[in-house]
Amino acid sequence: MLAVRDLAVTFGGGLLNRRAPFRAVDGVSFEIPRGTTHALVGESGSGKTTTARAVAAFQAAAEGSITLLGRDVRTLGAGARRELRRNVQLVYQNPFGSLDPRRTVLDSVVEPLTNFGLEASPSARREHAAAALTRVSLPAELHQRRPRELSGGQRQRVAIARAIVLHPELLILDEATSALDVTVQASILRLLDDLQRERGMTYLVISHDLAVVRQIADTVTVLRQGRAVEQGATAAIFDSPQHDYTRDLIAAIPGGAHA
Ligand SMILES: Nc1ncnc2c1ncn2[C@@H]1O[C@H](COP(=O)(O)OP(=O)(O)OP(=O)(O)O)[C@@H](O)[C@H]1O
Repeated sequence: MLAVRDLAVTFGGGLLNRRAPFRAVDGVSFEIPRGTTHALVGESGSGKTTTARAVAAFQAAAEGSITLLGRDVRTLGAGARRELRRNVQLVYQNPFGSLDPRRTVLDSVVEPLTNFGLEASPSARREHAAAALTRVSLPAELHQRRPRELSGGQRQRVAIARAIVLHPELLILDEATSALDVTVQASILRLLDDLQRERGMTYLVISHDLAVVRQIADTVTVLRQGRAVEQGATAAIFDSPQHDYTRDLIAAIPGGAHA
């Protein structure tokens, strides 16, 4: 589904800047088979979000290749890039950033369908959007509310509905459950697991919460200062970490690695 090879992303540098560019991502490679979940973990500033933004083509890569469904996202033409925009959806920690405070949540889910010219009529778009909201278990009586009238967990359900209404192949979840308390977090993780089974979606998860990663990821890449220090199957990484840095990350999980 996704293959990232020797990815490098740099910031700064250039003709007017005497300093060498800063390599925020420095030679990272990983693959995600369709229908599976890969997690990027590492301390703050290790390059997780920058890697994900490069995969979604929101961030230019300096080196390497990013192959999504057999095509390099770095060299796509305008039409294929638009299809990539539909096919790769992001869900962030704070859904306030993506939800318009003046719109009802139903209208917020209609919007991407309108933007991508999907569905023949406004009423078909509303129906499709309502079905997506129902799928994420947002009760119908909340569809006409504004984001501020919902709880954090309900808002995150709306953000997920906005993403899945476009039927993406790849969902990037950037600290998507980090702001939620544990019971709400657990119900969102269950929803994501159900959606993955139903639709065969592929997930790229960014999380500093290794308890969440252990629960949902099939494979993990551990990033440190833009480099992959360790990667492999989740159970292997957690049960026998090879690198001190990984051991320290695991040791920092509240309640221990088996929480
Ligand atoms: N637009 C930018 N311009 C300059 N430097 C940047 C930019 N975006 C990120 N960086 C730097 O790149 C490095 C990696 O940042 P990134 O956001 O990818 O880390 P992260 O692992 O996602 O961290 P966090 O967990 O705090 O979100 C950091 O040193 C950051 O300061």
